[in-house]
Amino acid sequence: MKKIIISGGGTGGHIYPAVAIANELKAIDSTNEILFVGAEGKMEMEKVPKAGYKIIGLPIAGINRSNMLANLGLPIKLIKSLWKTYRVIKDFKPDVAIGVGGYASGPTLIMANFLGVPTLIQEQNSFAGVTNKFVAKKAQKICVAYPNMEQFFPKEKIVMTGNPVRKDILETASKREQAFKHFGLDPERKTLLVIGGSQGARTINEAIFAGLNDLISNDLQVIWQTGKLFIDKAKQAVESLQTQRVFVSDFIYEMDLAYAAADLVVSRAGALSVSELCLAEKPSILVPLPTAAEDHQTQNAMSLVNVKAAWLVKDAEARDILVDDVIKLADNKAEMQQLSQNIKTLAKPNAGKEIASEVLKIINGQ
Ligand SMILES: CC(=O)N[C@H]1[C@@H](OP(=O)(O)OP(=O)(O)OC[C@H]2O[C@@H](n3ccc(=O)[nH]c3=O)[C@H](O)[C@@H]2O)O[C@H](CO)[C@@H](O)[C@@H]1O
Repeated sequence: MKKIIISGGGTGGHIYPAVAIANELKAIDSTNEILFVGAEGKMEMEKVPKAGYKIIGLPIAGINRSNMLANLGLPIKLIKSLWKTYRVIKDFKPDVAIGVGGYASGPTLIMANFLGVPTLIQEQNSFAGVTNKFVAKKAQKICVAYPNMEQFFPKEKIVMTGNPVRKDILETASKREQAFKHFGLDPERKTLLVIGGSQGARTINEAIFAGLNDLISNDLQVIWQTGKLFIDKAKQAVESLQTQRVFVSDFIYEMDLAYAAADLVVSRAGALSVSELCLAEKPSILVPLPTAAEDHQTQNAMSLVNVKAAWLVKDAEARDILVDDVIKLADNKAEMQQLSQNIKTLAKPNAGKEIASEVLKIINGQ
């Protein structure tokens, strides 16, 4: 039995790789004990317990770049968080601490280093996050998903594993029937899945909102994930069309079923969404979030587009052309097959297992 802390979060793109690593460590030995450390009030405090793990919240927050005065309380929050992680590590006595990026992994990994607990970092993106860069110097291993990460991290610590994806998403092909039942949709009709990352995407939502009628009149049905801010408007649109052909939800917990039902996908280009689309082998139109740090979502998307494994629609053009492109792609069977074939070559189904094995090597002093 080993004891492992996994820390970080803030968005689904940090939380779900963390859950995938936890699941792998449990699959290797069900007596392994996993404790998550997140940030109070953040998404992980709700999603991690739903995935079956215990989580402790730190009173930490990020730097507010638009209102510097709001940062006055930060040093106190950091000190309180460090003190809390000190207590957590002393009580739980982990063999290793894993950081997946996001506010909470900073104090947790700093304290782990201070108390002599070895650490591993998992970086999801082609551009390293601030927290991960900071805690990388003392980490034993850094598991990455993109090439050329030596520009951010010490070369000798980097292991190229890909992003760990939850097990249920690794196998979707056999779940089609169950998926259509779950979403109340017609298994005979072409299905578009619209996902805006873990928080929903405004531009994608507005484009779908304006084009919903066109999609339906072109014989498509839609699974539409909106995020919390757009759900009421989306529900009203669906009601006013009086259609049974749209399933709408602010968040989808059963992403395996959503991928299983989908013939094609519209998505942001967050790192985990991209990794999952590769595994699910879905023809996709990506709309990268242009304000992501260093425009990393465009880089994520281009790694697919460059090998003809996905289409890209720029955020600024999405309101005008996204729905037309969806209809065009849905009508082009040969292109859908080609995209599906190309995207699957980029999948990394063993990432979770490889990261879990790196974790165990660290614990065993290898
Ligand atoms: C706005 C922002 O900062 N986005 C970043 C965030 O994206 P974001 O949190 O949107 O993350 P990703 O697109 O990488 O992953 C989303 C994750 O949430 C899951 N999911 C999503 C919607 C849903 O209804 N249900 C569900 O379970 C997906 O299956 C996936 O596992 O983290 C990513 C990984 O660090 C980055 O690449 C993104 O740039």
